[in-house]
Amino acid sequence: MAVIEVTDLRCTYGAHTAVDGVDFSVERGEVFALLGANGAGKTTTLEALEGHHAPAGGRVRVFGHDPRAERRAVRRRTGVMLQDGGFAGELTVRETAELWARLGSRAGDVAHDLERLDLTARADVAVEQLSGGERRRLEVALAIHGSPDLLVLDEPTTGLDPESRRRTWQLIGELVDAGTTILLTTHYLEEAEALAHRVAILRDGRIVRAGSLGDVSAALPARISFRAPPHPLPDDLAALRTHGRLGELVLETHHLQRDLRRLLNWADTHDLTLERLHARGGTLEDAFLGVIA
Ligand SMILES: Nc1ncnc2c1ncn2[C@@H]1O[C@H](COP(=O)(O)OP(=O)(O)OP(=O)(O)O)[C@@H](O)[C@H]1O
Repeated sequence: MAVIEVTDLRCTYGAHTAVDGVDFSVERGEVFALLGANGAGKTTTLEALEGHHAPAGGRVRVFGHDPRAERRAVRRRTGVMLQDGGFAGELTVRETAELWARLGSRAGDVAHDLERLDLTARADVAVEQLSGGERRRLEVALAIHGSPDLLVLDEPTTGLDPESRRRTWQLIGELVDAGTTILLTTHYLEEAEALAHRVAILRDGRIVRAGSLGDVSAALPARISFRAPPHPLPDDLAALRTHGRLGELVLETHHLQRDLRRLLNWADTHDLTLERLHARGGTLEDAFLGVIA
């Protein structure tokens, strides 16, 4: 049985349809990333899974339960981190974590949670004095309390510096190794690439592309980029040109090996060194920009 099953989910705010017929499932031990531009419907989908939002239609099951009708059964096994955690600013980090732990039903070690998010040194600081990144880490620390079977993370690393982001990724990796299932949203495509087994890209409340990282970028062209050389390219290569940065040429091709060989042969004939030469297959970012634009 899948940990999460979402079938034809529809969510509305008054006359506005925020989620418009979404289907996906997440298996045990999987990391599944919901991607999409601002307002695509990611947070609303998570809220429906949490039981915070009553769907206008469709079916949501978490561990086989309806998250609204059987909220306790779902919450017991689910660690949640929602945007703007709604902390009381005057409580300290430790007090907040202890309060949260008492409100939940999972036993766990608050000090260990803070340690894992590198917040031990900030334990006695009032939450209102935390930086944006520290606050975000506190939200993650609360979500992982008591080792939930499912973690729902809404933009877990937004506002984190690169080092903290890497550490959070490492922590997520450790949790997955320990068998945790993770549903996350992110605006960082490299985060989805680093963590997710599967992704779904939402646009205007609908899934426009979904699958493994390989699946979503499989049909996309590869790119070859290099600093603009002093000689014009031959016609067959010039025909592959697409937009690049100033002073850079970018070629798009579905025949990477063939066209790269052509380019290198041409450079050899002109005794040219192609500076900043890069060749790569289609990426998640290409897929994302392709469906979002
Ligand atoms: N409480 C609300 N009342 C009215 N409309 C809302 C409410 N919350 C969200 N919406 C609208 O629903 C749509 C989906 O919003 P949602 O927050 O789910 O998007 P998102 O993909 O999470 O965006 P972001 O990346 O900006 O967090 C948007 O058009 C948003 O304006």
